[in-house]
Amino acid sequence: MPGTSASTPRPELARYIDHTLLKPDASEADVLRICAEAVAHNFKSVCVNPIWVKTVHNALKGSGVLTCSVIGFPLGATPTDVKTYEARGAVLDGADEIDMVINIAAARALDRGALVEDISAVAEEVHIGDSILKVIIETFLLTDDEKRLACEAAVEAGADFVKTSTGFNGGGATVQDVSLMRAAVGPGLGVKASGGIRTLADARAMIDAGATRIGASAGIAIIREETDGTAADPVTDDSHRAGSY
Ligand SMILES: O=C[C@H](O)COP(=O)(O)O
Repeated sequence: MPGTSASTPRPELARYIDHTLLKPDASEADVLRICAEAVAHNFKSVCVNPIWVKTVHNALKGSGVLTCSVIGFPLGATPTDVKTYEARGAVLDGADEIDMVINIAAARALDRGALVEDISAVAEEVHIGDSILKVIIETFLLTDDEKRLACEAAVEAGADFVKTSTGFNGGGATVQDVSLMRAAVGPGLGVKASGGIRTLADARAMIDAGATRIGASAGIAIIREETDGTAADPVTDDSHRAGSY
């Protein structure tokens, strides 16, 4: 169950983390390195662009770490049938989880019907097997009313999670947005906070606000801070910088 309940004990922090590498120029060696890191730290998943799904799926076999692919990324501005085709390919390549970007223009126009149509087509495709669908609403570009509408559309369309941000279109996750999204979807869906989460304090604040998953390219720094109290230097450590801000 991707949602949350007050009576459910929290898993260890590593099991919240989707270890993320979405840089367009990532190499196979980079991808294999984050797979090895994810296995070593028992992260929840490795999240990559679709061209790397097969590589990740093979590298993670038998580890208990899931394979996650972004779809319609990072703009969400491709037609629904293209997103559906892309999602089908990723699932066939071994993706357990699909993170799709919504039609952001439809959210801005408060067009609930178009949002539901776009998301439900991808959800149907993803749910043919056991994979799950996360819906990236790109909070930075939306008003609060638009964020709520996008969350409600995700619930209606049968998504499993709502997710704050791509990390590529401006600002990332905020505590306020995670709270708003948790309230909008209720306890039945997961909420993934992503974009700009760099420290242990960032991650804990998101979980306290209702996040059940953390998407971050700084997962190693976050876990290092949890285990030995060593915080990464935000000025000199740019290893996490997958997004464009
Ligand atoms: O989907 C996840 C984000 O792209 C991660 O963003 P980040 O590089 O700011 O952690």
